[in-house]
Amino acid sequence: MHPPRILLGVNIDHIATLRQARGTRYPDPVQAALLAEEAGADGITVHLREDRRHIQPRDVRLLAEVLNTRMNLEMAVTEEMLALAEEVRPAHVCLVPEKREELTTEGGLDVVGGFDLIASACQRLRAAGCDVSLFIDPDSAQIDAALRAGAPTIELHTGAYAEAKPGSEAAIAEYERLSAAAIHAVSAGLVVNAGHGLHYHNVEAIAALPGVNELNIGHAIIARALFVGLKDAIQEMKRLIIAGQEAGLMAALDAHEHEHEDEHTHSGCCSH
Ligand SMILES: CC(=O)[C@@H](O)[C@H](O)COP(=O)(O)O
Ligand SMILES: NCC(=O)COP(=O)(O)O
Repeated sequence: MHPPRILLGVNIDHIATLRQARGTRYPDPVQAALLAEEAGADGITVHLREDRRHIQPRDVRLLAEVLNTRMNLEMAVTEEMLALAEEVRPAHVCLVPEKREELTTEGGLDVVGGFDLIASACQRLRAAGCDVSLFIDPDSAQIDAALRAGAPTIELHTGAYAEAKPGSEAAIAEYERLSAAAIHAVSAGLVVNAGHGLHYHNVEAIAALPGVNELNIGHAIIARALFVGLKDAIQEMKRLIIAGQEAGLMAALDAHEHEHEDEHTHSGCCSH
């Protein structure tokens, strides 16, 4: 049976970045979200940062009213953010680490170190009806802690892979970490999403990882949309994701067949 196709969550933070740069009312991320849905986005991701550098609480509240798909609200584990999520009740909340001075999210959430706080946040968010995901590095201790904390979903931070020079030892090692983490998490019963720094040249490999449910992509899509429009930028990304998923499935099938051939050879089942 063919597994469900990988979903695409479009992150619209960077539409809001442009708006905030001038303090204007345009471009409106809410308008972008509706266009993204029309283009085939399976969900809309927004990161409400504590410093409000792009998305504003008004955007989150309006999106909750108008989205036809579902909102994935990325936020830090703070009382202020938890109270907002409890008020708005987005379909998904992804807990992320946050530093004021960072250019973008650096590293995953330390679920092991902040276990009590994170477990209690998961409990509150689930009581509010949100699916909770934890944005973590591809690390088995963090995955096991996410499971114990009561998060049904994780999002693997692909930033280190995206930043490594393509084909380099670092990129290969990081890809292997992501692959092992995806296998570990899926076999533990977690839903596995991935994202950060994904673009048109690296997304196929990430979509080929075993068992991925959804990819969240923002910066590359919004940047490409400047030249080709949001609809084409999203549809191009979706085509690459499908191609990557198909390639991953073919590779898994090949590996499975080889395993069987080896078993038959070693058991001597086919020798006469
Ligand atoms: C958590 C994550 O990976 C994204 O939300 C990313 O942080 C995009 O937003 P920024 O550009 O604010 O980092
Ligand atoms: N969680 C990752 C995300 O939402 C998008 O990150 P990016 O594509 O803007 O780097």
